[in-house]
Amino acid sequence: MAASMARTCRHVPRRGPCVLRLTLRSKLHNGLLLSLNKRGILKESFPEDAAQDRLPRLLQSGAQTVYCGFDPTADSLHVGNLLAIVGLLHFRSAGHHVLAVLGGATAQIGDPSGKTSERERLSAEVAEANTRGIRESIQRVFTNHELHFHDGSRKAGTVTVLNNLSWYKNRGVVDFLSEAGRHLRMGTMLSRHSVQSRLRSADGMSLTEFTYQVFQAYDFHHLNQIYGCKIQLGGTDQLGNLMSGHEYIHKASGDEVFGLTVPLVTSSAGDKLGKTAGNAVWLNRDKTSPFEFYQFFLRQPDASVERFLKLFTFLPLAEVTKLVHGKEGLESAKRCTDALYHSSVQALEEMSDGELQELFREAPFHELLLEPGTTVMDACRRLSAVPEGPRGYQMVSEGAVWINHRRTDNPEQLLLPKLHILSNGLTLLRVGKRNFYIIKWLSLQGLS
Ligand SMILES: N[C@@H](Cc1ccc(O)cc1)C(=O)O
Repeated sequence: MAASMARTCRHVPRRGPCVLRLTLRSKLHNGLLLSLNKRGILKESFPEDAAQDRLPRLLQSGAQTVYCGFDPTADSLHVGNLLAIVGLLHFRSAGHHVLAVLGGATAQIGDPSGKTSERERLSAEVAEANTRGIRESIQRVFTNHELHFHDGSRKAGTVTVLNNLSWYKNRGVVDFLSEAGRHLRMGTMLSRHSVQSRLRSADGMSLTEFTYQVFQAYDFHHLNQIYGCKIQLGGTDQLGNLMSGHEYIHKASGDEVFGLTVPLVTSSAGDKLGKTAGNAVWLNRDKTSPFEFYQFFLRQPDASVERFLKLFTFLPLAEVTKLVHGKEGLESAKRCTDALYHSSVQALEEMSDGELQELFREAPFHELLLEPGTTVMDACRRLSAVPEGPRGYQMVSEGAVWINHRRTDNPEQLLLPKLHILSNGLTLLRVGKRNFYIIKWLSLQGLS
């Protein structure tokens, strides 16, 4: 009977965990990575485990040099590229040096990452003209950031805009291949997602495109040698190229370098940002006027506002939250942070049903009738949180169950007010690492 009283009100799966999520709990609290992660600007790191300690340690050890490349395949960048630039700006504000590399050479090779077919060949002249357009907008964004957004409390790092044509144009092909080719293995290159997906397609892949990753890997090596650059930033489709750079440098000099990706920004409808109906939103004024650019952001649905403020502005997160959700919303966010990351029982106790549901979106919400003599085991069974029979009992005794952040390994333990049932009538039960259940207890009196 009791089990039938359990009512699952909501079960909303959360998006996949961000690879960098654990950084939040890592002992090495690196301000920059933590804040980029909280803003949603970082997606993955390579090597995967480096974000936990080696990368934060490197960033804390002194000013680093970080780079991101942009291929001039068009004469302007668009809003989709903006997040990588914003990422660079955050590094810069934190005192790190930034290299923006224009791919005057690589644009002529054509990056197959994320593309379903080979691009038309880009002549050297067009690549050069495009490079001019892109250089201008990148420089403008960096200058505007310095003038209007950098708070000045910390010395910003330097910004250098380079063109990779400068290190390829006088390089002989024999010389280049005999050096660079040796540091990359065919098996690894062939295994890249960008290569595999194209090899399976009807058109296959040209040798030119296949060699793209050699160039990007060499760029990283070159910047590592000349500028001591150890970090490369790129969109999610760049992960394979970042890994090739890591492999190259590891083989060539033994230095450890890192790759970080920024997410692909999508509208709330899931379209690539700024590409709706084929109308890209460009960063160059002659292609998209400031008015159109402004209107594009103004028209974004409410559901995207908070995400975009975090991604594209430098407002402190508390201000963004206050702007969107008011003072009460900010307080709620702080309570939720305490409850989740600081395991604060008091914060849990101060939460409303709604807040608890917001915080544990994955967790089913159950309303259960509180019967006298209910034990920990009864609660687990009524939620179907543990397997039936002796296995479930064993799981509880072995310590797999946590109630209100406290491990509860006695299955026969009676549920006690205050300890197990908070004064707001709620219980947060966790089984294993991440299976959360929220219980709202209904008392018999409450029902009558
Ligand atoms: N391949 C990158 C651009 C790039 C070019 C050269 C580099 O060294 C790095 C990145 C892209 O298409 O987005």
